[in-house]
Amino acid sequence: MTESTHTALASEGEMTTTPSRRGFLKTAARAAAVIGAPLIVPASALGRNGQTPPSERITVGGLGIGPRGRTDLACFLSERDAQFIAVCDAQKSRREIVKRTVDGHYQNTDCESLRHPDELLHRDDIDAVLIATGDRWHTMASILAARAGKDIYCEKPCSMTIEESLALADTIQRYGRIYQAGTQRRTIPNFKFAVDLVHTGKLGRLHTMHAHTLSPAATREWLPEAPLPGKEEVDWDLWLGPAPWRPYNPTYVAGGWRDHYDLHSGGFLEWGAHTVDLCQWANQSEDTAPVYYEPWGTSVTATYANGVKLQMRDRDTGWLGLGTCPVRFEGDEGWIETGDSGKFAVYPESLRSELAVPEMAGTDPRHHVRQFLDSVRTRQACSANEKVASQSHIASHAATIAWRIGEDLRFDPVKNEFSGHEIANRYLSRAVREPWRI
Ligand SMILES: NC(=O)C1=CN([C@@H]2O[C@H](COP(=O)(O)OP(=O)(O)OC[C@H]3O[C@@H](n4cnc5c(N)ncnc54)[C@H](OP(=O)(O)O)[C@@H]3O)[C@@H](O)[C@H]2O)C=CC1
Ligand SMILES: O=C1CO[C@H](CO)[C@@H](O)[C@@H]1O
Repeated sequence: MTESTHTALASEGEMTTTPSRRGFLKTAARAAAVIGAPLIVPASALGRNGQTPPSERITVGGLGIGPRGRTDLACFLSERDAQFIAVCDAQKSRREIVKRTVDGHYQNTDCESLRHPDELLHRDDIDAVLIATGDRWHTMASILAARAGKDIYCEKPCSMTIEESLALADTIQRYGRIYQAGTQRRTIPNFKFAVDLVHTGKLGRLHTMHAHTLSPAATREWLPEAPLPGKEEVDWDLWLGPAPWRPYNPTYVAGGWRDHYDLHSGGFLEWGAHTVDLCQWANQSEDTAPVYYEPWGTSVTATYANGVKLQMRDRDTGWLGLGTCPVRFEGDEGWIETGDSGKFAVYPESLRSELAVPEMAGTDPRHHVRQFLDSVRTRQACSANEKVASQSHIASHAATIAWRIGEDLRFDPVKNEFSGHEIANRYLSRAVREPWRI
């Protein structure tokens, strides 16, 4: 329910306290009867014609909806028990695109367009938020949303540091929120199937896993200062958010923030958020992280306490060309490799008879979004919940730090720090710019 609706009803003397959104239709009908106005409630509003009545829909607001966010948004719009009602973005052009899309979809003008996250999070008629900003904002926005009582679907990578990963999981749990990381390969059939093969013992004892990661460098040169647009056009200070301040350049806000250290969590997180996460799942080590990290080239070999190796491997290291974000699991009786092409390579070939899914390409997050909405209703944790996402991000961050320092490092996954390495431990966190705090 919007502020204006609330005020209008309150002024009729109908309410002294804020009603629940689910009670809105009933109250509105009574209000109409009092003032003698006809109230025509369409069949869709009452849940007929296979529609979910508005009072039962999960209301969603979007925060930072750019190209990726619009892919996620399309999934939310296609779910009839969700209603997208507001968009918040530091860039006016993006707010306008989203409002046009959403209003066009619902055939109304209701999608509210906002600049500051506080305005979105203060709306108590919003149940859940979709966060699809660039990396620098993911943890901060998730924490603010959790504190405001919202459930959260947040794009990957979920954090910029190990400290942020821990704070994220801690806050989501403390506030009892539902959280789904945008690591949709967890709900895409070919990846699930590969993990299943490991879990059902079809590959024998798992000993080595491979996760495709990108180069962790993030050393792109900073761009020259350009004239700052008006705050309504691009709120640069807000766009930077918790990241260190620097002069504006329009390339950053058009997606060119990637590979700039302060704004990007780096190539191990870029794909590792998906691929390392799948390995953590396959190894049934979702509640921990590898204990030893050995950098080589732009790759890292990590070892778990159970002895299983995780190779975080860059391109040109022998991948079979099965599409982006491939993973490979090797046991003492067989192996499987799969990627975004949906295709599998397996050994022995007889394991193909186990293939329960068609070899279909795609990275569509629709199952992932559906699972999130179901979890919002049931309050059962999502598959990419805050705990598993936090741990897989810790693994990728620890690997990034080992690569950056260029030394083999031992990590304590209970204390969440490197053992006996002061310099490595300085990379556990980054400074957060005022007024933002985690
Ligand atoms: N779950 C998933 O599978 C995915 C998750 N994400 C995550 O979503 C978040 C938001 O991503 P996204 O909406 O893409 O980000 P942005 O809103 O910053 O927009 C990206 C835009 O920037 C352009 N761009 C990309 N790289 C550069 C560059 N180096 N220089 C200049 N322009 C560039 C892209 O153009 P062009 O398309 O032409 O390259 C695209 O139009 C990110 O944190 C990302 O990690 C993103 C994609 C998939
Ligand atoms: O998350 C991601 C994985 O998929 C894409 C590649 O196919 C990446 O660009 C993206 O950032």
